[in-house]
Amino acid sequence: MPGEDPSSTQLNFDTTSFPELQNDLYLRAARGEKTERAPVWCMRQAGRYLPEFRAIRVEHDFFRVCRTPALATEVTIQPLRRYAGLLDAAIIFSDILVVPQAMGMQVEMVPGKGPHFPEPLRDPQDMSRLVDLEEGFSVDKELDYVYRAITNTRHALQGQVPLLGFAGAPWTLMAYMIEGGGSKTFALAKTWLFKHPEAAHELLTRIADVVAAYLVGQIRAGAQALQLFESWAGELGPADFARFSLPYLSRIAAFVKQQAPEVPLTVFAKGAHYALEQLAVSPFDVISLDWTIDPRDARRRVDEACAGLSKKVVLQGNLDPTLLFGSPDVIRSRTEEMCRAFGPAHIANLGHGMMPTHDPEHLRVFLESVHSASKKS
Ligand SMILES: Cc1c2[nH]c(c1CCC(=O)O)Cc1[nH]c(c(CCC(=O)O)c1C)Cc1[nH]c(c(CCC(=O)O)c1C)Cc1[nH]c(c(C)c1CCC(=O)O)C2
Repeated sequence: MPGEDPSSTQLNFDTTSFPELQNDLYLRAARGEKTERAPVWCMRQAGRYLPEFRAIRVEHDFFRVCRTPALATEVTIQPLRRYAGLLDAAIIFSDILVVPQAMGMQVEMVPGKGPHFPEPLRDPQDMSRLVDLEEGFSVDKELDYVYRAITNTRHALQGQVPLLGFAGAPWTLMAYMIEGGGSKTFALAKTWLFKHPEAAHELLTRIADVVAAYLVGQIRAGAQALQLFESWAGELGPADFARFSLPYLSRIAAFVKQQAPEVPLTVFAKGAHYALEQLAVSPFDVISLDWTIDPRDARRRVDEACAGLSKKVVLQGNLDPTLLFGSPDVIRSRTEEMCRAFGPAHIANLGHGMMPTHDPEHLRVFLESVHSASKKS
């Protein structure tokens, strides 16, 4: 019903039929089709920069919101309501750290500090604390609450825009599980890579298998496209990215593609511009870029890497999120410049997530600029 508050509808976990999609711009672009304008959405578009999100967080713990389908749905839809007609995708409200939780680790979200693991993995023997896929651990059972949030959100969206699912990539999750939180040097996680490489590969494989099953479960629940976040890719150099990240990204993407070839897959390997060519020929459809790479260079490099293949890689990104601290005029001109530099086969986004101190009205300027920039070109 137009104008109706979508979150006020009753919970609905029926995965057999969903409302018809009205805006498929994102899906067409992600599949490499020519579109009338670049679709736009933002990483962390649901988050603390929105007063309506903070109002929910005053009442509910972060992971409580993730685990309660009505709340996850409400928070996912908040930015769509505020920026009516301007966003071309919704991303399910959750976190990459629900996977370590499902594998048996405790994770808390400490206000003002971020994620905290009270008992991180300190040495390879600690892997015995993780639950094992082979010993009856069921990804689908542990993460059913995310699936329910996805299904319910698909209904509540009423087909306005597609719903994206996501997961963290193995190296990024491993880094959190060992460091116990964010880190400046990643010394503990990298110690595993270089002192205990076999254990590191075992852990990465275990995480990859859970993530692959989890992503397929998200598709079954109603996710229409998926993004894998390798947020700490840039902490690895090219050789170690090729050893410890890329094989696991590819393993996950190949598994998901085998199960659901029609669902677009995006990889965001933050800081890994050195690996663009390898990512271009991997099974991903879309490469999400941070702001440290020039869009024209990226386009040329992925096209060269794919020459002779039947593949056309779509690029997503990549405005520096701190540009939203600039004036509306600056946001406008830099966004238009970015859209021109990418050309077609582009999904507009920021180069990383929204920040709690961003002004919501400045995000509106960004979204409107993408709409008008594409009309001009
Ligand atoms: C590394 C990472 C995490 N989580 C995520 C990543 C990968 C993307 C990236 O590189 O930023 C992914 C994520 N986290 C969240 C989403 C929701 C969907 C969306 O993009 O709108 C997504 C896609 C919500 C969230 N996840 C988190 C928040 C804020 C916490 C709160 O509400 O208290 C939100 C809205 C918490 C979180 N979760 C994580 C961190 C580092 C933090 C703390 C950040 C901070 O304090 O600003 C781990």
